Amino acid sequence: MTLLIDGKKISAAVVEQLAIDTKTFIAEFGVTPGLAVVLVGDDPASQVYVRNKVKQATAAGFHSTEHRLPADTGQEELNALVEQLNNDPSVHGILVQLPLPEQLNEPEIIRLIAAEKDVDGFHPLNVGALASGMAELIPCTPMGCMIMLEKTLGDLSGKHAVVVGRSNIVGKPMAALLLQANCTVTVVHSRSAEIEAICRQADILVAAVGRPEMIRGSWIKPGATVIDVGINAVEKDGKRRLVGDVAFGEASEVAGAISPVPGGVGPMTIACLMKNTLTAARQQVSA
Ligand SMILES: NC(=O)C1=CN([C@@H]2O[C@H](COP(=O)(O)OP(=O)(O)OC[C@H]3O[C@@H](n4cnc5c(N)ncnc54)[C@H](OP(=O)(O)O)[C@@H]3O)[C@@H](O)[C@H]2O)C=CC1
Ligand SMILES: Nc1nc(=O)c2c([nH]1)NC[C@@H]1CN(c3ccc(C(=O)N[C@@H](CCC(=O)O)C(=O)O)cc3)C=[N+]21
Ligand SMILES: [Mg+2]
Repeated sequence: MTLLIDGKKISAAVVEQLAIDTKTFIAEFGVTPGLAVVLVGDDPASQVYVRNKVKQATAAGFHSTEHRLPADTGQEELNALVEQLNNDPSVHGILVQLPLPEQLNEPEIIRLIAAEKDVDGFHPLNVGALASGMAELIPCTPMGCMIMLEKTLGDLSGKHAVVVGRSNIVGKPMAALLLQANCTVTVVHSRSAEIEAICRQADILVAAVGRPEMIRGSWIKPGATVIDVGINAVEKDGKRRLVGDVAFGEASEVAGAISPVPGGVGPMTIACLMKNTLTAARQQVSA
């Protein structure tokens, strides 16, 4: 029997607890946690995420604002908005939706966000803290994957975890968290040899590639736990639908447990963004 790792359900429990913690926080400090989401351009997928984020922020009891800028926004203008949010005491968390249009310098923006308001955990100070096990703000998607893994497996010590993908957003911080949880960690990417054979050795397989259904059933060790981070929009029978980086049908015949797309990592990411917003607000009121 294969276990379905239900991200929708697990994330609902996380948000429910968070709403309780937020109430306590507001009662104690008289401050409502504030989240600002910045979206440059009108990428339809990003609009979906931003909508979900604003909805969940409201459910958690936060104050949330959405800042939409046109696709041809210049660096100066975006910098000015980020600085304004950095200086706004009602804003505790800032998320700039990535990727940015190509005229904008992404590293410059990530550095400009105040590290204590960086609820994505992408600022170099937060990346360094994560690498040395001192992180407060942990990237949302990998944090969500860890919650799912711990809920499914309990202690992860000694397990061989294979992460497919090495982006700053998912693959690298995922590997850091798995290592911290005492896994033996292998990271593979587009230049790796023997990816299939390496995947087949995984007790835990995390797919963050951005290639629809790349990971086949035959790549999975029987009984393994599979976390599918991929969000890929594909056309099927003239309809747009979302698929992951794992061929779900085949994989679920081999895996011991597997997360679906949609309804897996996506909702967990948003729940963890809310967790980070409360963490950031806590840090700022006690600073
Ligand atoms: N559910 C959620 O909340 C989130 C989902 N996502 C989704 O996760 C997926 C990955 O996102 P992200 O990490 O940002 O993507 P990136 O494109 O930044 O990184 C993809 C990684 O996969 C590697 N890769 C690409 N092709 C292959 C291949 N054929 N074999 C092995 N490795 C390969 C790349 O290698 P190299 O480094 O060598 O180029 C790179 O490291 C996407 O589908 C994205 O939409 C992302 C963020 C959040
Ligand atoms: N600075 C920044 N931080 C991010 O965390 C970030 C980002 N930029 N850019 C884009 C990616 C992608 N991402 C998702 C969030 C939620 C869902 C999500 O809610 N998915 C639902 C359904 C979505 C749908 O129906 O389209 C699900 O999988 O069930 C998906 C993807 C966050 N990202
Ligand atoms: Mg994130």
